Amino acid sequence: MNILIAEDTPSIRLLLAKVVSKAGHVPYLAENGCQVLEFMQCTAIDMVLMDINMPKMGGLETTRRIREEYDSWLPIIFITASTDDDEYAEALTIGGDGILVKPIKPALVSAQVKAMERIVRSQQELNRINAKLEAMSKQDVLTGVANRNGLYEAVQRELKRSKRRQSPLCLMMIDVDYFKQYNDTYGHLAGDECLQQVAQTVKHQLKRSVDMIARFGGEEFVVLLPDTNLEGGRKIGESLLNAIRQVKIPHEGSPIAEILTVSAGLVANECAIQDYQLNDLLDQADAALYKAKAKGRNCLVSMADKLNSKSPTTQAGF
Ligand SMILES: Nc1nc2c(ncn2[C@@H]2O[C@H](COP(=O)(O)OP(=O)(O)OP(=O)(O)O)[C@@H](O)[C@H]2O)c(=O)[nH]1
Repeated sequence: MNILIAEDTPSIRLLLAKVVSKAGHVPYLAENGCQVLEFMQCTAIDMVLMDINMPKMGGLETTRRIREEYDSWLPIIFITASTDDDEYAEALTIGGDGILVKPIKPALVSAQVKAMERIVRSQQELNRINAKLEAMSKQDVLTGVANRNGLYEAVQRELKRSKRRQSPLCLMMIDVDYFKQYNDTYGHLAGDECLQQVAQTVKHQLKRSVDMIARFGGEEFVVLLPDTNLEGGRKIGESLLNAIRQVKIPHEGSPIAEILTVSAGLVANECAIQDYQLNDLLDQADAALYKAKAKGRNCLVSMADKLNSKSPTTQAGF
């Protein structure tokens, strides 16, 4: 662990650094609270051993600021020469997690650090599990690409960025053609594999790290293309449809081709960076997809963004 030692008396500072090093941790040294706050901005600190009385900024004020500025828990152990119970109580109330009383007893410091390390480790494990759960909550189990949650989060983020930078984004809805017949012909498990192949094919075609594919539900996928206008989106969309055709997944049950094909509906917010919302994009992409299906499938239809007003869905047309 990285342990920050804040103590204005050089001999005590060095003694604490020795104890921390001997326990297998890395000591960082500060002489007052201002230095502690500076350190915290540029170094990942796992624990703080801090004198209550220091020049410039004492331990209590420093702790108050740390608790105010940082969301995640950081163990702070106070060091004090005081024998006043009220001071101990105040230090713990303000946000301290332990108190060591001077004169420093190395064995006690070492034991206190060890005890706190157990909590730090379990906290780190909890954070790791939480991050994993969070990632899982945004991932589609079958295909491994983002799910609807992940998509919504990304679209909201990219819509804000689009507005800030005045740069358009595209959203494309892709739907497998005659997928019911695919399942009926080859079985549901083969259908699942087919969806995995479609998702991975699209994923590998997307070049920029900000581009994303999500499974919207069933046999429907959504592709998000930030910093892309309608013309660019159309090119990418056509290349995706082509890439899926190139995989040549047999589809005997399809009335339009011997291989698996998809249809796509494309929308961009290029003229309407103002108030375009997630649902406006989804509704318009869905309407464009519906047109593509009606046109005979295995094609892409884009909806030109004619939005100049606040009700995009009703104003737009093909
Ligand atoms: N194997 C498999 N099938 C799914 C999954 N989710 C949805 N489906 C099937 O996908 C089929 C979609 O059928 P429809 O909505 O009629 O669409 P379609 O047959 O593709 O016809 P068009 O979209 O009009 O070309 C249904 O039979 C669903 O059961 C899935 O996770 N795995």
